[in-house]
Amino acid sequence: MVKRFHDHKPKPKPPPPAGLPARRRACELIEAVTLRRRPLDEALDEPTDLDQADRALARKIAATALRRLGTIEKVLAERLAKGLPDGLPRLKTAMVVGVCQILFLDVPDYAAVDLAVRMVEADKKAKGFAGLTNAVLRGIGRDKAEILEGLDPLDDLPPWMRERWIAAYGIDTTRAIAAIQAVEPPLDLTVKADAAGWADKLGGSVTPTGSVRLSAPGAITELAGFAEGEWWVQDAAAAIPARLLGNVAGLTVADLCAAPGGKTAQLAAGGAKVTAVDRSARRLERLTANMERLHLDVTVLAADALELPGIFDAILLDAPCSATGTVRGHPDVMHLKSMTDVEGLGRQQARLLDRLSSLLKPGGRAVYCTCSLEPEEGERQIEALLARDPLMVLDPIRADEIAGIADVITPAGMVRTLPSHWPASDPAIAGLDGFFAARLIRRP
Ligand SMILES: C[S@@+](CC[C@H](N)C(=O)[O-])C[C@H]1O[C@@H](n2cnc3c(N)ncnc32)[C@H](O)[C@@H]1O
Repeated sequence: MVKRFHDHKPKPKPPPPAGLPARRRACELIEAVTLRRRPLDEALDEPTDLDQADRALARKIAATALRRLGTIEKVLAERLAKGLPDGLPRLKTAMVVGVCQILFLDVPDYAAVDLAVRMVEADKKAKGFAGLTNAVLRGIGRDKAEILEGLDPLDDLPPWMRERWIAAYGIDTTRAIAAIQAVEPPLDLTVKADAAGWADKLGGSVTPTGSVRLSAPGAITELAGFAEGEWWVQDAAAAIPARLLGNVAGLTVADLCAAPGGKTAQLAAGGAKVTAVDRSARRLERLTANMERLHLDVTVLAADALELPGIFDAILLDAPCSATGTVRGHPDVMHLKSMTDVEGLGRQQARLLDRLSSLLKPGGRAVYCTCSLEPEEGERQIEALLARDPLMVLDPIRADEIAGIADVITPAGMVRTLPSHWPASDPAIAGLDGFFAARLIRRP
């Protein structure tokens, strides 16, 4: 029989099994953070062919896996007596994604196992381990209840972080912090006015410090009030420092490390004449767009704060830091930062703090803050500044300035919020970021 031309046409490739593209993307996101040391948000911004639902699922799996990676690796290590061979990154990530879904997400075990095995089979070098992947993941599914019962959230923390936090806050508090970080945080908004009204409209609640808190809010840009510029996203803890400058109406205020502008917006909404300074022009583009949406008028300056001229009534210094207080919303921080970062950033913080006395008018106030849980980026920085700069004195913060929440005030009068400070029976609305803030006055 003569074969007709179309008989030779290659058959169209069958579509991948449902759910596989999202798992593959989750693996890529995890590898971007753990192998290429890229921030998760940056990797999430890359274009993909995935539809909205698959993108959301990939993000959820990757964020949960990064949040629980220490625990997942421990569970795997207990079942892989010989460990995994080197040089097969996808084998490990596929197993991590499988365990993450079996233990922490609402995915049927058979689907989690099947999709992980398919990802291993698709990797030329790893495919010989498909049987092992199947056996290990099925075993974890079988023993799930027992495994979940024996988990300790401390295992999620990288060893350097765990040791430092235990030294600073004790083991019980560190375990409580880790437990809060194990859960996706709620979304907090800072509103221009009428927090109770916006909480009502958006189906949320008002935190003791006046932020509006939403759980599972969906697409932020679709929420009422976003387009009108009535509010902006800002963790409840991050909203505390700008308020510590008190009534800023009519004052000239320099926001020295301003982008993307959460605190700039608070100061401008409070009537200050704000100069928003940041050395990153790219991040300032976001600040400018944010201020436009919020209809707030500020002077934007791309400059190194270390070289800024001028004298201001007040200063906000939200210094670059290790961001270890933001692990709840940014679990990649646990895998990207190290003790070396804390030390290097500490030197930058000290240099920026040294600028305060020359930029402030006599009697002027400054607030220094960081979203770090490391005392070296908080309390120790202020103690060292007070010891070396005779022009700067501490202006202790009182509990009544932050809704009477006395447990966030240190004996010296500085603010130290811990993610575990706002427990709630529903973990989806509990906690806040770890922040440090101190208020200083330049001697008259
Ligand atoms: C913690 S973020 C600021 C967050 C911002 N205050 C907010 O509330 O949205 C720190 C910022 O400091 C900026 N930065 C770091 N060193 C700086 C310097 N020497 N001068 C000016 N900006 C600096 C970084 O580019 C980064 O945008």
